[in-house]
Amino acid sequence: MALSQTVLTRIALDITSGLSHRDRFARLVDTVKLHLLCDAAALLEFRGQHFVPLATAGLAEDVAGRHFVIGDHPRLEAIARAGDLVRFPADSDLADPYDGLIPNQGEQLRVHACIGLPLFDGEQLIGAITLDAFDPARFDGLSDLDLRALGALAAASLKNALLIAKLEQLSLGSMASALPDNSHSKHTELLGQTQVMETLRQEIQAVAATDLSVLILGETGTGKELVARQLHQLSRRVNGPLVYLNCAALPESVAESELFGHVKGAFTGAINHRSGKFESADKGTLFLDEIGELPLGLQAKLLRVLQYGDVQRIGDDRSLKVDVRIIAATNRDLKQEILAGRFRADLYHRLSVFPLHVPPLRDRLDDLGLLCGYFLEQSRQRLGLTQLRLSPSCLSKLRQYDWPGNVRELEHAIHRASALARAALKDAEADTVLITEAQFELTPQGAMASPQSTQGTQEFNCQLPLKQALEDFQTHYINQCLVQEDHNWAACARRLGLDPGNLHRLARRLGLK
Ligand SMILES: Nc1ncnc2c1ncn2[C@@H]1O[C@H](COP(=O)(O)OP(=O)(O)OP(=O)(O)O)[C@@H](O)[C@H]1O
Repeated sequence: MALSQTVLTRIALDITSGLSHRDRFARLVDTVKLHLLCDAAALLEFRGQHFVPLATAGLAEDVAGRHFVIGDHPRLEAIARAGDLVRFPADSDLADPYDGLIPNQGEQLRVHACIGLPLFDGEQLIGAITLDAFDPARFDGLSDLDLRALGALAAASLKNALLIAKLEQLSLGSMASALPDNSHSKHTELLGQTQVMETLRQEIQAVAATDLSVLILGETGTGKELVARQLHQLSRRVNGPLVYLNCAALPESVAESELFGHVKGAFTGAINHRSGKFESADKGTLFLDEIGELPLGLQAKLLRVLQYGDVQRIGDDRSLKVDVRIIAATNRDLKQEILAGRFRADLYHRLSVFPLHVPPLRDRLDDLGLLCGYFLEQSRQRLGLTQLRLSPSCLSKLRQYDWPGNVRELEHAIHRASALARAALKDAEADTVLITEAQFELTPQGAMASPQSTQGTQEFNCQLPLKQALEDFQTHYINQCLVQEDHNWAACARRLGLDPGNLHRLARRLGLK
């Protein structure tokens, strides 16, 4: 089987016409899979030490979200280092990153045909195409020349897409082109290919380059903090600090000093001068998380800083000029809070010059597979496994759930199910794990019994170490309390008899924040 001129022309047309880069890439891999008779094909971008799928054909849905660290995937590492196409021997010992991820694969992907085409921009590796087929002889008739031609076409298209992305960022006046490589790091990347996430990304791009205050709205766990980080990274303040302050975690007595600082002797216990978050954020961004919980008295002081751009440390008559961009976030309905007299209308108007709405996960369920893949790959690394995947029915079960805790809840559900699936294996050495539906315990809202009604009577399936079981209970209990208190952390802390700061620390440790 040689690649006819018609096929190469078809591929060339696919990647030079079409609507978006994503469409073109999807068409490229579809065409390659069809004409080269592959069972799976993928186009990957090389970022730092990761290969990130841009388009796949014939692979499980969650592959789209998996960020493959090359050090963990010997075939990908071989492709990254080769400098030219790699034909893996059909009986190669090197584990295939897609093992278990090609639907209808049957048993392990041992003997099969596999080719990797590294894609270059000059000397620099920018991506790869991978081709897999169950029939070990499937690619024997493909000449190296044809494959290199395919690689060259794909590389030109990928190079073009990366360049356009860079130019778009530059034309928005942002500093994104100067971003360090970790701009794609897992902590800041906002994953999602649904239209609502595309729109959000465009809004982030549009506002990041301005110096406007931004109010990020969305339910708990939707990714508001990630949005704030992206705004900072895409702004001209990227080389300045990004300072985080959780307004709900601040006891009222120390909040003012945290924000504005104090001078020595300003109050009992003020034994030294101390700068506040505003000063620390000078020339950068101050992210005020859970702004809805900020006490009214401090709201007035915050407004003053926003109006005049200067801060006064407690106990100091002098004002200091600061150059700080404010990004605030809340999961509360601030208009309701204004009506209830808990939030100042003037501060709201000042902050909400550019509101960004982060959609709940239930409104973007088409991203579920991709997000699962992303968290599965993290769990796989953490547990030191060669392969970790979901049974075919899992995704449809996860789609039926409404995810009140949004992406954070999904992240925890995947990590927990992964640990359970690993623990359930008889063979302690096994490094291939399949997660089944039973390993997800998704509790519909309101369906969780109160502890009083179950005390001493509930039966447990004691598979987890006590520490993990205790943490799971704490997570569920706090989550329930949050739902009942309408996501008001301060009220939740009161109900649980905890100091708000302690509740926030516990929530962070449990990964609830
Ligand atoms: N689109 C996304 N892509 C990748 N990870 C995400 C995405 N959205 C959220 N996450 C992950 O989910 C978790 C919760 O996100 P984040 O803390 O940004 O939510 P939040 O809306 O600020 O929550 P809260 O209101 O409770 O503070 C984090 O681990 C974050 O990395």
